[in-house]
Amino acid sequence: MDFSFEATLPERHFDVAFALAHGQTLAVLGPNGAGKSTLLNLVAGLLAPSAGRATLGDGVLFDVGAGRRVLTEPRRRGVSLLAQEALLFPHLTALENVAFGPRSRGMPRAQAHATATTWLDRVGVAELAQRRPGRLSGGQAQRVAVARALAAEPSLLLLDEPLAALDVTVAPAVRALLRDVLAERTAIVVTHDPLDAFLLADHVLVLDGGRVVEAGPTGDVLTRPVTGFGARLAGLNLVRGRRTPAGFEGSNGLVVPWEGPHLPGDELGLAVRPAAVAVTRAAAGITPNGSRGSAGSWLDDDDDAVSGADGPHPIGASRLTARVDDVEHRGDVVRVHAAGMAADLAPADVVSLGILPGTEVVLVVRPEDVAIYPLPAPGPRDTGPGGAAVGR
Ligand SMILES: Nc1ncnc2c1ncn2[C@@H]1O[C@H](COP(=O)(O)OP(=O)(O)OP(=O)(O)O)[C@@H](O)[C@H]1O
Repeated sequence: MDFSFEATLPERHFDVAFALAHGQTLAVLGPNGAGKSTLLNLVAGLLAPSAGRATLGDGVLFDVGAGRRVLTEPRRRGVSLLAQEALLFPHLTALENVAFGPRSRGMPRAQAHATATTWLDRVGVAELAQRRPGRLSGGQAQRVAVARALAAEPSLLLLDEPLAALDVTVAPAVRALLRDVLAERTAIVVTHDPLDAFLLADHVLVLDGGRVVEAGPTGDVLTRPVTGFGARLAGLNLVRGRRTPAGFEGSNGLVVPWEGPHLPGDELGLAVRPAAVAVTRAAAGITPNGSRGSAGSWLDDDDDAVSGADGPHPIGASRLTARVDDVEHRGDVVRVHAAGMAADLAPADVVSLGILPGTEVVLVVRPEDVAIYPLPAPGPRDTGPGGAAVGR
């Protein structure tokens, strides 16, 4: 069923509107305090808006405004909420937990148990039907909770960080289950994890300070973010800039040839992966050792590299001299921050280049590795000049 939502709640600085077509899954992302739980609670009926209207198919969930105050009871909304913790009734078996919803809708006991058995089977825990929650692992309990949410046959399924409380070894299997369950189902998933957004949702809504700051198909938001937060989620550098006769000129000085359709003066964004930003040393003409798989491995590729005054660089690549702000270990790469951008290098390259905070380096990006696209004017909460590097 189609879902539409608009609501304000001034005491939480919340003012959000969006729509969701039947069968779509929307991921809601945003920093702490952005309003994600407020949104879910308004939809579920645990909170009332000061003003607004939400409809699910032909049904009205709430309609509050001048002279109007329709607030449909939570259990009559056709909405199920799957929380971070499974929150099963401890004194009931898994089967009874799942049968609880159908039973409370008036379904006869035998039929409710048959329905529950079907759902437990569907989520892969049929053999645990007679266990009480105290004897279920976290992953098993969450599967039972998924079955319970679905047994209520909701028109809209709400998921609040459904994988956050699970062990990393268990989360992938439950994620796969959710992916299966959410296909064709109208759902809203609150998550901190861009991977969940990518794997579970076809649309993304990014909230910040109770407002929508990014919205669109998941692929667009994660490849062409328009806010610093969106860029961090997507693991991309976002450089704000403008259209010039030559192409793109970033506010950090990065110039990239570009033949886009816009007039000079347009606000543009440039997105590039940290792994696609290469680093050379300016003064000494030092280049990375080019070990395969490390950032900058293409820099000394004979096919597309030439030697300039500052050392080898590929033809057509854009270069920006900058001082290193910070150097940070991230697993098997070292992230170098400079000029509002991040570059991921192999540790050996960082050592051979002698990169430390304060070192002058040249950042090199190839035009084929960047996406350049129109950007709305920065909002009050967005990044300042120079764009936003991906998260630390
Ligand atoms: N019970 C409450 N009473 C009053 N204000 C609240 C309450 N809960 C949250 N808020 C405020 O509402 C705003 C939105 O909070 P909300 O919990 O919806 O954010 P969130 O995006 O879910 O954050 P998190 O990721 O930390 O769960 C915040 O300013 C928060 O301080």
